[in-house]
Amino acid sequence: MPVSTRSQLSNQEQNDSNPEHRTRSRTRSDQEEETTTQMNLPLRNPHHGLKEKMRALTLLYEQQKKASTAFRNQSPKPEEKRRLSTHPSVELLNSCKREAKDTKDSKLLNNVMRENSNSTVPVTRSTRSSSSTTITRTFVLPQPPIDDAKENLVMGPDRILRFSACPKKANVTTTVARKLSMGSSVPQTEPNGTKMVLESEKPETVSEKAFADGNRIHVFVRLRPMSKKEKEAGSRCCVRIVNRRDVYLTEFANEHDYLRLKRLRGRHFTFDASFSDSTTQPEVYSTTTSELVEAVLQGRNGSVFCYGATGAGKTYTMLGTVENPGVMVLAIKDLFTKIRQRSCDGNHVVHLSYLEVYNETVRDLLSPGRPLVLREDKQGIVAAGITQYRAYSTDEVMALLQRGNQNRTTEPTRVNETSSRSHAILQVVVEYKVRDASMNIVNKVGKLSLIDLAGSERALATDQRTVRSIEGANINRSLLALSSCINALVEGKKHIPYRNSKLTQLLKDSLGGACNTVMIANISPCNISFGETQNTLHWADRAKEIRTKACEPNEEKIEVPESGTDQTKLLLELQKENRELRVQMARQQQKLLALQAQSLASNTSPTPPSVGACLVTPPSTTTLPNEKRKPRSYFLSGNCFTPESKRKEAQGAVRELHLTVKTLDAEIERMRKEHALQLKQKDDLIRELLRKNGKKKKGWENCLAGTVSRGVVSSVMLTSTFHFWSEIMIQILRNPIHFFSVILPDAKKVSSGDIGTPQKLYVHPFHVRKKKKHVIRIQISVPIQQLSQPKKILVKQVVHKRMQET
Ligand SMILES: Nc1ncnc2c1ncn2[C@@H]1O[C@H](COP(=O)(O)OP(=O)(O)OP(=O)(O)O)[C@@H](O)[C@H]1O
Repeated sequence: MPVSTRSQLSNQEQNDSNPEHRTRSRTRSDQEEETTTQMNLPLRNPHHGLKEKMRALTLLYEQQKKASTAFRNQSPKPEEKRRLSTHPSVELLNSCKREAKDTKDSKLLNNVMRENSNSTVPVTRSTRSSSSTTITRTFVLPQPPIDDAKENLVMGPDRILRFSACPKKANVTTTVARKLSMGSSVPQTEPNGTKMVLESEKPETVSEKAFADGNRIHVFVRLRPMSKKEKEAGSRCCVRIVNRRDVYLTEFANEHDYLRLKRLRGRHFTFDASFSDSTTQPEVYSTTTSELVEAVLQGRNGSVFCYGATGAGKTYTMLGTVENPGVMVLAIKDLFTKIRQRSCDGNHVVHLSYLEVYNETVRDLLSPGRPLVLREDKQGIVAAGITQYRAYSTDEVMALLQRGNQNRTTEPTRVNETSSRSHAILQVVVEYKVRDASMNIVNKVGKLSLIDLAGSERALATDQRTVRSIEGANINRSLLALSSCINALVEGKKHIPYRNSKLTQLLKDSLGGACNTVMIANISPCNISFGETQNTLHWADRAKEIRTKACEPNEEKIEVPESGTDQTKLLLELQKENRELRVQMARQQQKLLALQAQSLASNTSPTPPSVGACLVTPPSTTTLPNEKRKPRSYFLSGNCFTPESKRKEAQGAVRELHLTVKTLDAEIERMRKEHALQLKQKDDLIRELLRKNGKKKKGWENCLAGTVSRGVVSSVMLTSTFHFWSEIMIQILRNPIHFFSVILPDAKKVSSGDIGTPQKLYVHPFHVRKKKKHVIRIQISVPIQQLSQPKKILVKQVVHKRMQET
């Protein structure tokens, strides 16, 4: 990450700088710690505390009164009633909290809550993520929840107890209920069906109003599990996720730094949602992207991009593996499912393009070729000449995705064996027509961009070798440009430096345009990657503050000629026919492609590696990084998404093709034999004829000896560029008993191969004329005795002998 920042150190750090406090907090248990915290308070009048309590209780009482009045006025639904009766204190305390005007009151309330409520009372202390201020806080909070403590075991008990100063996990229903401002009315529910909304975590941009107000980038964090290698190296976990939205980052002191050995520094961030290392891909998808897909189907634009250090899990999140497909795959599947549910008439048109930015050049991943140029048009920045594939089903998209990924640049680095060396952007455009209230036809276009960024990296973290370091420098440059844009957007600057890199140009719409944007920041739990993780979290935290433009649906009214319904009907019919024809054509093309691919595969690799093997076997570590670019072999490669039936069908077709080829070969062989037989018969016939005219030919046999090929009548084409040649021929013609007839000129049927190289035969500098029309065709009748002689006719010899004769 380009910039490292520690500007927002927590109060904990400040406290830590106090040696007294530090010593206390290191050596005592949690219970003692709380006491210690209390002891830290300045000595006060004992009645003062009572007064404070009294105030808070009065406040509580008032709130309760208000709440009960509200209850009486509105008859709550039975469901709500149950909820409220289960947790009356939750609502009350939360509403108290909301109402508490000043921090003092809030503090008081919290004290009261601590004293009055039992441990099951859900208390959420996390600040709402909508707050544009960065949240930095001291970790002086109650005990960690049980499952969080489990997470902590990885980190080692000694240090983690310090870090247990995190907010209490609210309760089971604290699942983050995130709602993007996409107008979806479907409520988020837990798998068990419980509504996952807590008052304190109510989504802030659900309402339609949000569209008008503009939107902000929604930021999520995903922690990847510790890798085997890291575990073996004795790495420690420095990240902890609490309440599914708070991220606590601990900096462990250097083992050799004896003075600060016991020192712990930490930071706290809050995001729209944070995913722990055990979060599944569908969970990540449904929280981050599913609503974007819904919005795209309403004609809005949506972008999802993964950001993070190299090896932090971006590609895993976006692409995933065959067993655990990532956001891209799940989004496409979801998109087609939703389209199928909505329209059975094929009204929705889905176009797909896939490109990468590698070393500041834009390349088409679906049909690689020359680098593409970026242009700005009314749709925004587009890569001119990029292939837009029309897709009809998930399978087709999967096939295209596989193809694209095979073309994507990946290389093993020291950090990640399958490191993406390029930023990849998959763009799905959904277009469809609907009739509005006044029966006008409206064309709606929604665009979903799914972006897997290359990882930011330190030069040393990857490789020092030239190609890798150039790649790394380019990756870092584009990410630096991205962070400059984020900064400029957050600071509300007029000029946003999008043009600094190809990546930011392509992300222009996602960052500052009318687009629902989601950023997934991927982080590693390993303490060695602390710096990178901190930077990623810093930028993610900053990105939260970017406000995008109001995301209105992209609509365009289609003018239908008003002259009678006939024309309209005709137009619609033609459009429908056109659509159907296109569908048919594309299907045929798809079949053809599949067949070609299959036949190619069967020709090149008779035993393709099984998908399972691909996934299990890690890419060779012995591969030198300087090797040529090679396609990513394990993410979505192979035929993993082609259904078995289709594969069998294609294999059957290939078998049929093989059979046809064999039959044709046999036919050719048969014809060749027939032809040879016919030739032989002709030879016999001519031999017979010649035998009859044997007397006439006597005397000529010798002169042609050793010069004529098989076949009694042989056509010889000569390319002659000499006068000399034609003259000689004329002389031959004059001879009354000639066996040669010369036809002059025949420029079309030139075949110099029949008689050797004429130039060699007739080279004479004085007679060279470069005119092609001097082509002579000679018919030669050959005596039977000479048939077994070599094919080539040495015409010069013939001429010479013939001349001698004359
Ligand atoms: N959530 C996860 N669960 C299981 N494994 C993961 C997870 N995230 C990442 N990994 C594993 O971590 C390794 C690195 O992940 P990945 O290649 O996605 O990193 P990256 O951020 O894309 O790196 P780069 O920027 O270098 O391409 C992979 O082996 C991947 O399988």
